[in-house]
Amino acid sequence: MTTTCFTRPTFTSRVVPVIVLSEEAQAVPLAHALLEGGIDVMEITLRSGVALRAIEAVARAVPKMHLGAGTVTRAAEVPQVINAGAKFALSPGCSDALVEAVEASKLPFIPGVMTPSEVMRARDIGFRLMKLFPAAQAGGINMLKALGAPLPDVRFCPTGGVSPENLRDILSLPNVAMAGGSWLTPSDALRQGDWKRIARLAREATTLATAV
Ligand SMILES: O=C(O)C(=O)C[C@H](O)[C@H](O)COP(=O)(O)O
Repeated sequence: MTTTCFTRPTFTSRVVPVIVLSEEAQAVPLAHALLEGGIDVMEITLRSGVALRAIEAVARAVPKMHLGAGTVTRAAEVPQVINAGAKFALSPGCSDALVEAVEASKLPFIPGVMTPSEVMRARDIGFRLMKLFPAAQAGGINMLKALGAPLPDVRFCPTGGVSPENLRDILSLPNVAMAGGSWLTPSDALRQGDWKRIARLAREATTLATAV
């Protein structure tokens, strides 16, 4: 078992907003809006140039937020997100170099998987919580059920195609720990600074998730 095995996240939300920010200034008000809606976790993806500065800003100003760095695909990004203040990292996939980097730094890590062989490889390394990505394209709920039969000791954070329409059904599956998605942080709401809308989306998702 490696130190990177992330089995029991410390956050309470079972919904993980996957966030692409275009401006660093969006980060802190967004964190407050999500908390207002009952969501205490953020996946700030490295898909924009402001991501590291946004992680730094939230780490400094909103210590209550469980801050994850998303779209971590290269080993060199691991020390960068740690220095910025991320408490864990997620990836759409899993490479030897990334595993080495997270093990060396002891950063809790949720690797991305899409096939049974990838799940088995990640489990051999010691991971028990994995991101099923892209979840809808992998087969969605049917894929999660199918993986659960032969690999019942692995839990997933499906991401890609999760929405308020399928959230309850997904979170009801015994092998789903939480689910990620971008619907909570629409780019127009971020651009307009419409934090009320984001808090409302977060509240709706929290209500759905806690009713499971
Ligand atoms: O960048 C990553 O690491 C990802 O997780 C990719 C996307 O952000 C998700 O695929 C979101 O998918 P949607 O919720 O369907 O928009």
